[in-house]
Amino acid sequence: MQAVTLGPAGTYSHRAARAVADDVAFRESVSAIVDAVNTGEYERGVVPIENSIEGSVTETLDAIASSNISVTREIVTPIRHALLAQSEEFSVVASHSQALAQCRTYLETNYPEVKLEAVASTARGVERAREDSSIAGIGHPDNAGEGLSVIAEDIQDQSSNATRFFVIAPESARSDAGGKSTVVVYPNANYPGLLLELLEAFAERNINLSRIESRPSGNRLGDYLFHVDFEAGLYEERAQDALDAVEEIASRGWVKRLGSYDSQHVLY
Ligand SMILES: O=C(O)C(=O)Cc1ccccc1
Repeated sequence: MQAVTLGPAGTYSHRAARAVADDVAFRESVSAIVDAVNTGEYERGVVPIENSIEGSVTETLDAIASSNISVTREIVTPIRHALLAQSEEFSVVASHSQALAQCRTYLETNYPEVKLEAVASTARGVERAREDSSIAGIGHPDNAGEGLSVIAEDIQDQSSNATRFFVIAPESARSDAGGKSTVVVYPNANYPGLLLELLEAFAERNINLSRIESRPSGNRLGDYLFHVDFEAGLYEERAQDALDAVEEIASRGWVKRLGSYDSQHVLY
């Protein structure tokens, strides 16, 4: 199976994608990956969804909420960042915004003078460092070589750093099977207790929520949609009942059932 993920080759997303596909293609933004799966150009996509230090990848949440894709698996991988450069003499660090944020304290402490530059991915930053000796990249240490050395390893601000990826697929691949599910809820309403009602729909049926994230709807200030992950499969009656209740609460808006899936931990 072919999958599309964040490129160029050597990103953390690429490493996660190898767990689902032998053949991996690349795009340089999450929205472009979601588009390429939404249109059926690729059967699978792999996108970063949240990180244990930096939190949500909001570009991914927003792209998913405005598409019709399904989620077929989650992959969790540890992230260990290395600083990669031609030599210690660099004045710019170029990397993915999440990687720069995950190493913020390290960079401020050790390189207070360097300029940080956000680029499309960690591998794009590494490529810039390979072309230009005044630039360092942050990425997986396997990206060293061909003129690039590992200047420092394990530079993330917390030693425990993990990222969760979603494997996405066209709508036709949506599954009700699996131990976890994800839905996006847009209530298009605002009254006291709305969120409490949403949470009660799950609590009353003994369904554990593993995450709830609000994102602006984009329609008006103070109007939100909610990304909800819960520990039950959509094949289960309690999950169907909970979502019936949620549909009622969101009767002025919409509910997207992205699907049920299992979790896989990938070490590398
Ligand atoms: O840029 C990458 O390598 C990505 O796959 C995004 C990312 C960045 C930092 C940590 C995890 C994923």
